Amino acid sequence: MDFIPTRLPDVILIKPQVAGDARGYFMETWHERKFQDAGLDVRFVQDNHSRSRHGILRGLHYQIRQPQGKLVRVVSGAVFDVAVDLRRSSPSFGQWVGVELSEENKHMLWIPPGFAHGFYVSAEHAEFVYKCTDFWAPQHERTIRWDDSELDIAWPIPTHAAPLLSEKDRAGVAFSDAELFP
Ligand SMILES: Cc1cn([C@H]2C[C@H](O)[C@@H](COP(=O)(O)OP(=O)(O)O[C@H]3O[C@@H](C)C(=O)[C@@H](O)[C@H]3O)O2)c(=O)[nH]c1=O
Repeated sequence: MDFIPTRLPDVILIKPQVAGDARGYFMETWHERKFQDAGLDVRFVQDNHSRSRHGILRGLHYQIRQPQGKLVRVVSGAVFDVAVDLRRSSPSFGQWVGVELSEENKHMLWIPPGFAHGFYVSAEHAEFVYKCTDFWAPQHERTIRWDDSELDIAWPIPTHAAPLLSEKDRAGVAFSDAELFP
């Protein structure tokens, strides 16, 4: 496994070693000791799996209490995955990073607690799988608008094509009005 810091250094791109053979392939997707050796001493308590059609955008989500660190990947299709640093004390506060996660590249992204997370389905569909360091706590869930002008995220969405959102995500708040972390 290669652990590669992104332009937000606490957000880590992980490239697994894929062992291909005549049967197909094998790869490790979580290995506690290898993550610890890379400085990521994390404990996961919940796994999630969602499927979305092309053009769906989920996010930007976070929990203001019980914040979740997330290890995310795509097992079918492709997404543009985005993390936003919501920690006021961080040098990268208010900045975002986006990476392509796909069935083909098999990349994973580590998004620490204190970040908002979202993704846009760029392929015909996406099956999105992730591990979380804390439990879902609906009362603490918050959503920031995906198209917040201050964040200015460069989503790879064709001009004039509005992404498909949940009702909750359509009601997302501006970054400037959002509850943030110290
Ligand atoms: C997040 C979550 C949702 N649910 C339920 C609530 C609802 O009925 C249904 C769909 O919930 P949502 O609309 O919130 O699902 P979704 O929009 O996919 O929410 C997810 O988005 C991505 C970007 C994240 O980062 C995740 O942490 C999570 O917030 O699933 C759970 O049972 N457990 C969970 O952990």
